Amino acid sequence: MIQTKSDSKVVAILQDRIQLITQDQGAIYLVGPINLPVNLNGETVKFKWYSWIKRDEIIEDDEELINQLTFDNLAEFQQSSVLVYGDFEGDDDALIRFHSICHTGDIFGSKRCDCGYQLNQSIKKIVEHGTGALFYLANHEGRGIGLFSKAMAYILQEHDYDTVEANEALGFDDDVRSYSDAIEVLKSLRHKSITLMTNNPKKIAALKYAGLPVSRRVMLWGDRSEFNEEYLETKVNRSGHIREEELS
Ligand SMILES: Nc1nc2c(ncn2[C@@H]2O[C@H](COP(=O)(O)OP(=O)(O)OP(=O)(O)O)[C@@H](O)[C@H]2O)c(=O)[nH]1
Repeated sequence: MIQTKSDSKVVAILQDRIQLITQDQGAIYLVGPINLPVNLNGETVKFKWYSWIKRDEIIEDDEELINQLTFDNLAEFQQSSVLVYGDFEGDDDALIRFHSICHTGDIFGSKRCDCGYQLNQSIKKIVEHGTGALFYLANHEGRGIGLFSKAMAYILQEHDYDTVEANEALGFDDDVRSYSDAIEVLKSLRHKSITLMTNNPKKIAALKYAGLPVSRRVMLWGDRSEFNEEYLETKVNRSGHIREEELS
């Protein structure tokens, strides 16, 4: 039994911004929208931001959910979020990016991959398009193997393993990411068609399989250099990514 401690004012403020998305087992708790002004290459752009957690149990009472937070140790785990731009519910077409977290590329600007470039470009393209969302998928590090394992995979890559071989040598599949929670969140925010920004056909397949109306895809290649050339080639040759020139 959880001890009640939130005062009614706190619950009243938060409850309109907490959405319960029930699933077969448990639920996703989506909090937002929250105003988020973002510095996009020197310009301030206003987004709406949401974050979510998933629990095995369904907690319908917002006060109980809030009271549980201090017991959850959430900082020890990863939480995903979504940055939304424009009239996301109403506009006919929305540009969507499902971006897998890359600590080295997104935060440090590592050139061993193209992730940092893709993150920045996708936010820019969403704003240019007028409506869209960037899903930042925080439990996807290293295509789902976690940061520590990715560090080991990087060491193996310094010894002639490619990205796929390195994952497999550590006992993982090449790609162990799941998009299902993000798909549920997207469904709760928008019903109309979407354009997906990706070079990965598996992402498109996952979204279509889940019943999302993906009308189009646009490519997101760039930042090729001597440091990531092999990584990008492996994506095409071993992981099934579509090469830049093959995309319309
Ligand atoms: N295991 C592993 N993961 C990596 C490596 N380099 C980058 N990543 C991770 O790869 C993920 C991005 O996946 P990618 O295969 O680059 O691209 P994608 O998301 O499948 O496809 P796009 O939508 O076209 O970007 C991020 O989670 C990165 O942390 C690596 O050498 N090994």
